[in-house]
Amino acid sequence: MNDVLSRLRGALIVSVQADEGSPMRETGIIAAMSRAALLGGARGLRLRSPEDIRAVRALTDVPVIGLTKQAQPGSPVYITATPQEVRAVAQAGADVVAFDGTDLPRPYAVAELIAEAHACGALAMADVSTLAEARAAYAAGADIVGTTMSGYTPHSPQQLEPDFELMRALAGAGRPFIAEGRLNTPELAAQALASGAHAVVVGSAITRPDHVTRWFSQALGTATDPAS
Ligand SMILES: CC(=O)N[C@H](C=O)[C@@H](O)[C@H](O)[C@H](O)COP(=O)(O)O
Repeated sequence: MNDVLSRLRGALIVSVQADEGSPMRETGIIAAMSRAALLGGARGLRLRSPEDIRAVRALTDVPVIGLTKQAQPGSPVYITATPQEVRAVAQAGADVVAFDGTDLPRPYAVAELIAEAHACGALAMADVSTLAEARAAYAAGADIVGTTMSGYTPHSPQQLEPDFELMRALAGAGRPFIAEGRLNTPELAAQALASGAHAVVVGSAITRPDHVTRWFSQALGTATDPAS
């Protein structure tokens, strides 16, 4: 197994991203949250945008999974959808380039994105939503797949919980995978590892305070409309 993937075996990877419009969407804040995640025991980071990757790369040697999020004309795919974006992410210092590996209509084939990542000396991680997509990504040369997109394609289960069924199916089929998506408690993260995940990515529960606050305010019945 590749050295980067060996280092990630059993690891907590923290996804440090902020969405458009979030007050946290600033590279200095992303860098500070990344340092806090490392202090807490993260052994990998998942980062969005070449700028954020470059800033955090200068702070740490832990494996970095990088991606872009960019709307594509005529396609619902938005995670690192073009070879140009793959190259920009790899050149910024990501060890692994994550990209949309689903069956959704897309501007470039999965195999083209994988080839570009490899040409740049990076590993290729396909973010999938089904076992069939994972099989196709591996056949196209992906180094690892993530369960990232389950719940975000129309053909995958729409649920608030993590997709443990997909994790069990991947493990049963002998397909290594990184568990990602709605692993919002330490218990769920541990359950993902016990389900056979190579590593576990946690994002919102650690690095999106606006989301976490909303979970609480909704539970208390005090949530307000963010527009008001
Ligand atoms: C579907 C999609 O675009 N997921 C993105 C992928 O990078 C991120 O917005 C998520 O935060 C990440 O996958 C981690 O998941 P969670 O935040 O649920 O722990």
